Amino acid sequence: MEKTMTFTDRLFKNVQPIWEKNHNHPFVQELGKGTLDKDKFIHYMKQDYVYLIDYSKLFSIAVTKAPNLETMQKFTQVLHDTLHFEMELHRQFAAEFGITDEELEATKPTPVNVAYTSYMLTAAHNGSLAEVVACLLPCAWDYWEIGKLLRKQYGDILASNPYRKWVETYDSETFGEGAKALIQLMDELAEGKPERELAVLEKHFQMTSKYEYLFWDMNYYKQDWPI
Ligand SMILES: Cc1ncc(C[n+]2csc(CCO)c2C)c(N)n1
Repeated sequence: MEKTMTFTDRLFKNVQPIWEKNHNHPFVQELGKGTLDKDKFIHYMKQDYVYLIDYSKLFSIAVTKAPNLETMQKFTQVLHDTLHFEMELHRQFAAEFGITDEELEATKPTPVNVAYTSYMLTAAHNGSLAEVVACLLPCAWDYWEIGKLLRKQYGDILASNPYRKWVETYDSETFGEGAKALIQLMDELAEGKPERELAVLEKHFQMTSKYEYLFWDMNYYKQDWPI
């Protein structure tokens, strides 16, 4: 018998046109090849650092909305991984470029960055736990997809890539496990929900996937406030 489609199968299928655009973005491709302009990467590291501070708050909101201890444990695990593992990568890269932790933390978020985190935080504060997960899932899932894709496309030249650690981090077991746990949780939370509510979850998933595109674009063109 054919396996029935899960909610995340549906999300994955429908988001393909957006994720393909993300994967083909010159920022992502040049990062994988190792040819990305250093200034663009620095812009990204700084913006992503402050993005992650706000993004981590989504996990904290999720803890308060969790229905049981096991779910609280899952969220505190990804919260810990983000603050101490993912952000450590940024701190290490920044140090290589002579940027201090304080400088990283003092970064002013660009319009796209503010819009992206505000969208998620508003939905998370006002919505259900399922809505929180729908917002944060593309970040975790698409980065994992990108890590795997870049390893596949450019794995043979990875040793000479100055951004090698980036690819290795997102392609890692830790991130794969984190993304899989969130995918499974999304399916559990969507179980039995009427189409009206599923459509709201899918809207969040698509919107944050589109913000991922805008985030790559903002960094590639080093967009910022006019003054
Ligand atoms: C703009 C932007 N989007 C996604 C990620 C990736 N990411 C954020 S938190 C996390 C761990 C969640 O399990 C991952 C993989 C990022 N760094 N920056």
